Amino acid sequence: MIKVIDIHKSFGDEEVLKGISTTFEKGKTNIIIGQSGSGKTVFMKCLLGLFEPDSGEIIYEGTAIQDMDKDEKSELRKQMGMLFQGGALFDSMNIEENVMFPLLMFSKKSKPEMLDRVNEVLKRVNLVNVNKKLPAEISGGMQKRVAIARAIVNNPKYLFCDEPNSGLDPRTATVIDNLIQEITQEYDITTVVNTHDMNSVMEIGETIIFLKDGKLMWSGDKTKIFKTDNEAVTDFVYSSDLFKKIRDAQQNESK
Ligand SMILES: Nc1ncnc2c1ncn2[C@@H]1O[C@H](COP(=O)(O)OP(=O)(O)OP(=O)(O)O)[C@@H](O)[C@H]1O
Repeated sequence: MIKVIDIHKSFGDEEVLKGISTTFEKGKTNIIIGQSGSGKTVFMKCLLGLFEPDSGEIIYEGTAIQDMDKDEKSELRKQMGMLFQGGALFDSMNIEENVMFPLLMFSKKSKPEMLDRVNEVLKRVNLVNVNKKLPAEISGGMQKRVAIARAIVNNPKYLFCDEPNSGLDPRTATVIDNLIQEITQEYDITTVVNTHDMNSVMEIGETIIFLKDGKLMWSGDKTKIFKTDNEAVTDFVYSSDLFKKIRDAQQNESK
């Protein structure tokens, strides 16, 4: 579990995070939504310890990051899996080397043990016989699965995904969403996903927070998001033409 208490973060005169408090639960896919520029990425970077908030606390299993010493912080870093926009695989490394990279960095396993683990996670994300291929030789959806395999290879307690579906077609995006959710439940990970994709929200939105202009304006789940009368949330949800058409059709039916 990650608890966040009243986080503020400014860059120069611009206050980007204006007092965010929330809890991200274990075994759940916790989603952060909001328009472009609402502060989602900055917030995630604060969670990852890449940005230091100006004030407030981020508490991992009872210990605030700012109270951790260097060793505790590096231990925490090892427990974090990250899935960045675009997958961010190393182009010149083959799939096996990409997935093995965190093990080489952070584990004390022998080479055969590492290889076993790499094959285990590749199998988990339904990728076989791709070990020796380069990222450019497989599809975008497969690259995303490799990135997921790499993010979980070290058995993380926390998984952070920034726009995991960017650049994917809707069907492949759904496969990736479901994979993230299944892995979260199976390994009992605390997962945090940044997205502005409403399809993802519909698919995996167990707990959702909505950010606007650096403030947390609403929290709930995928069933509540379509029933809320919070104007900022409905503006966001129905900015998608498809969802607007569904709502209009439902309203016409009930007349
Ligand atoms: N390193 C930085 N230095 C200065 N300003 C920054 C920095 N990083 C982000 N910002 C500013 O913080 C604000 C929020 O940006 P952020 O990237 O968190 O938005 P976002 O909600 O993730 O948007 P998107 O969905 O487009 O990725 C923006 O105004 C941005 O210019």
